[in-house]
Amino acid sequence: MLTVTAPATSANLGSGFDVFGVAFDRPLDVVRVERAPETTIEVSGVGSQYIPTDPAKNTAGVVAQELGTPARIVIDKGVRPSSGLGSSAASAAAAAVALSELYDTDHTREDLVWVAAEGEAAVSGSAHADNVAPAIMGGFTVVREDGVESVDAKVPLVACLPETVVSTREARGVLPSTVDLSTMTETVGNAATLTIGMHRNDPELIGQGMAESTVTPARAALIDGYERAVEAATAAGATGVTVSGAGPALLAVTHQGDQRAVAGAMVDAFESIDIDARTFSTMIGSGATVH
Ligand SMILES: Nc1ncnc2c1ncn2[C@@H]1O[C@H](COP(=O)(O)OP(=O)(O)OP(=O)(O)O)[C@@H](O)[C@H]1O
Ligand SMILES: N[C@@H](CCO)C(=O)O
Repeated sequence: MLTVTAPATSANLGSGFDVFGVAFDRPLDVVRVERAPETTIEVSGVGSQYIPTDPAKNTAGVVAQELGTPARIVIDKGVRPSSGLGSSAASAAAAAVALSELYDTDHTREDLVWVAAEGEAAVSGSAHADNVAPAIMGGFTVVREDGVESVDAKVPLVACLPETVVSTREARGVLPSTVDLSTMTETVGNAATLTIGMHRNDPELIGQGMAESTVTPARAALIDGYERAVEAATAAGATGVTVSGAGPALLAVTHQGDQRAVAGAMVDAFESIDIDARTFSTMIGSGATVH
């Protein structure tokens, strides 16, 4: 079978709601495909009991339908679902690259971003591409309605995943529908600062540019221990901390050498209120890889 891996990703980075994303080095989903008369899905791995095998409800199955490439699809989940680490996107991204390769379609990686986004739409109710873009293209990505830009940034990150579940659908439901002009100005300034930081591989600018005051507080309220974990990570040297995607994971940016201290501080903060948490220390990584 043809094997493709796609990484966990973190969307939004605070100021880039539905626009910014970064690829991690790990964890990864492993997707194997072979041609078949009709699409079937098998799922194992982390949280697989919560993942539908009906192709119409699984992001990888929706991708097969969109591409017109029926296949036996075998998914080994490394990215926990409903985590804020792009679990549904990792499967969609790996499936898109695998099926395009299997059927030798002439899609570019950018084309496949929009195909994989249809998989996301099927499970979250909106076709945002900010997780599938880095999962396919790697690096730091910027998604607009008519294109995707990517920068091969190298910056240390720590993701902290508390043992709670927040679905993207639920986390989109708590968002305000409008922002005022001064908030918009502040957000644009922060997003631009973050983008310059990615070009310079500068954790200070990226951390400052992650600040955001509309989406982040609304989602933070769904995550017990959020403020405590942010304070602890900042005291341990994080240059910025925000909600990863729709949560409940948190994303911290650090200087080289500070990841271990920041990871430990966040785990301790959650454990102090009896919530288990695990961390992933990673650099911004590559996109989907054919093996
Ligand atoms: N292949 C798949 N992998 C993971 N989840 C899937 C898959 N196909 C369908 N789903 C469904 O998608 C939902 C998880 O997606 P959701 O967007 O809530 O989480 P996430 O992808 O981890 O988070 P985020 O997008 O915030 O980073 C679950 O209801 C799950 O059953
Ligand atoms: N941009 C999306 C990412 C989660 O899938 C959101 O924040 O809802």
